[in-house]
Amino acid sequence: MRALVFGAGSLGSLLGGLLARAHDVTLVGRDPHVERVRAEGLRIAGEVSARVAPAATTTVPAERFDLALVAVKAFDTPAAAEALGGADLDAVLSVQNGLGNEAVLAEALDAPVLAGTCTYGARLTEPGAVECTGRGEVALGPPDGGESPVADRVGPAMRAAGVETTVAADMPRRCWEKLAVNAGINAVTALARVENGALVDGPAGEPARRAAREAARVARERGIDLSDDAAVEAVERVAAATSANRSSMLQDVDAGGRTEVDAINGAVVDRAEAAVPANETLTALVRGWERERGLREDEEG
Ligand SMILES: NC(=O)C1=CN([C@@H]2O[C@H](COP(=O)(O)OP(=O)(O)OC[C@H]3O[C@@H](n4cnc5c(N)ncnc54)[C@H](OP(=O)(O)O)[C@@H]3O)[C@@H](O)[C@H]2O)C=CC1
Ligand SMILES: CC(C)(CO)C(=O)C(=O)O
Repeated sequence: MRALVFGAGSLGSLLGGLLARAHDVTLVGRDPHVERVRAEGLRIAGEVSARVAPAATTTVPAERFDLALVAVKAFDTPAAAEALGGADLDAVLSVQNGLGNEAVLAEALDAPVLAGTCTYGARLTEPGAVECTGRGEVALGPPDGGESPVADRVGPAMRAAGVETTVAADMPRRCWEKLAVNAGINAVTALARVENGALVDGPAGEPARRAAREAARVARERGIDLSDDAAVEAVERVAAATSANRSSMLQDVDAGGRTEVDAINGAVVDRAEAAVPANETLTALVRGWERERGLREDEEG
């Protein structure tokens, strides 16, 4: 397989690096990471160790690829879609968090777009080096559910490179369950400045559970079978399993950077048929912080 990874940051470098063990991979990212990968290759450490030598570039080559794996933050998806228009792609897979990424990609690109959820953990430690902070899995399939020959081709190719991969016919439910987890954990931990484990039995746990229940209700309004109990259980399970983690949104806030709140809590608000007060409040607070920091122009904050 010829794979292009758009967004060679933490997750893109990990998945791209793992894929490079079996496939012809090109990473698209930023310097100095790209320069270092070109000069010295990519080191993977942590729960998986490998040394690989994928191609690396800062712009999308006008070439044919069997797969473009998209791993930019959700607010960069429109730019990714535009840049990927310069390549000839057989398939596109988003492994991003949040809702709406596949629709943005599908609108701009001719190739079939697959939805993905990813429970691997990754952290770029220095240019040319990525740490696997948690071995997980990628689940992928058509965004509206069901089966597709494209998913049946991409899944085994990823498994051949040792990436734990499930080809799933129920991606809408999986994406909404992941959304409920992120809606519950990310903004609450970012605003309270606590590690994920503080949600298990601390006072910040209740707003997290409320946000997850609201996400489950909105999922059901859209015909997706996700109960309140399943969403809350998923938040508690993930918060306990990642108790020492600083969520990605807390890390964004720590780094003074824009968050994915629009694609997470904001996506619940946008799709709700009735009030979702926990998600409305979390969205407004995080957007308020982003606006104060000059991180959003403010379309809708
Ligand atoms: N990290 C993780 O463990 C996990 C992450 N995810 C999800 O995966 C997605 C990516 O997360 P993560 O890897 O942590 O994010 P990162 O910010 O580490 O990686 C994204 C990378 O893409 C680069 N990028 C953005 N736009 C362009 C462009 N036009 N050209 C070249 N490079 C570009 C960014 O550079 P710059 O910052 O300079 O713009 C950055 O290096 C998110 O949706 C996240 O929620 C899901 C599961 C686990
Ligand atoms: C699962 C969780 C909450 C782990 O921290 C995550 O996906 C994130 O931080 O974005």
